[in-house]
Amino acid sequence: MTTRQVPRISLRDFDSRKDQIGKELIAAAENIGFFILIDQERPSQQEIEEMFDLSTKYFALPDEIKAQYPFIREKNTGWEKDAQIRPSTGIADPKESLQLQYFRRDSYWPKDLPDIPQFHEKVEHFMESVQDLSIKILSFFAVALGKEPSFFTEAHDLNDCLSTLRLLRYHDITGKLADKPEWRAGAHTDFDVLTLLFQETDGDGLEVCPGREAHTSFAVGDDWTPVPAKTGEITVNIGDMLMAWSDDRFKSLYHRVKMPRPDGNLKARNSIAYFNQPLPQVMIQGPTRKYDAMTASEYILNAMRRYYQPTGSAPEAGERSNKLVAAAA
Ligand SMILES: O=C(O)CCC(=O)C(=O)O
Ligand SMILES: [Fe+2]
Repeated sequence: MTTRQVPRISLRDFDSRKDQIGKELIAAAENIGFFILIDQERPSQQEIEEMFDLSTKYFALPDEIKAQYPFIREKNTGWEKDAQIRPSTGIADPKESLQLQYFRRDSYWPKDLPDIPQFHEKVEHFMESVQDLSIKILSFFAVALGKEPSFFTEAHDLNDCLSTLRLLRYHDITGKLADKPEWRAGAHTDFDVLTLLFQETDGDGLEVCPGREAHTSFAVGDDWTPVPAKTGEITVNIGDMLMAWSDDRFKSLYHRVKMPRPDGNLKARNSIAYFNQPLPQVMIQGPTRKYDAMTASEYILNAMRRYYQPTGSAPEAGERSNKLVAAAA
């Protein structure tokens, strides 16, 4: 059993400390694949707290309202409840989540939500903040891979890219300990380029473990390191696509969320993830061509088919459907 530290990287005085910050980010990506960012300007502590507040209000709505925009597997968008079956566990994570892409904000974001009139405005603003920070980090990785600093910026144009904001809520398990599954989120790697995860103080449970060739095969290690939850800090991890894009130089790690112990915090756990995903047509291939080139859309579709049950037929024009799809029921 080895002890691994998840590095904490301060972004204070970003412009004057750029070189140092870049070195720390690249070392963390190469050696660990996970790191915690602190002292970022945006998204600010207040923006993050507001997003958690908005997320709590959203999940408190009746399921019938949330089900007006059901999860569509082929598009990785919409609301699901108890529908994400992890290959590592074979059962659905006990949670609900809403996935939103910026370019679908007029076609497939929940509208006119009771008690949350500013849903669209706040989510848009938050996505813009997280996108800016993501691009800052990715520009260091681009240079390390021998590309222009703007390489990933162009590949992740917010208006057209597949980046996804995911609001997550793991069920309250008070009084339900007897039949609870072992994990709130089963072990998995993220199939995106880079994930920025927001956790809330008292919402511990996230753990990471090394994976091998995570973007090509499923592997589970046995040495898990907790990543403590603190509102305002940002847990960042390399996704499978960036591992492939860097010919395995940057590591995509397995991670999972543990069920609390009986004497732990049994209340619902909220988290928010921003998955950076390129424009659909962008080709993923590393400098040494270790793996066959694949478009981002092919890469994501393959991953969606591994991680989710089919959700039935394609949605109607405008991507709107009132039907509750089987997997989201
Ligand atoms: O909720 C968390 O802390 C982790 C979520 C996660 O790993 C995911 O949705 O990919
Ligand atoms: Fe994840």
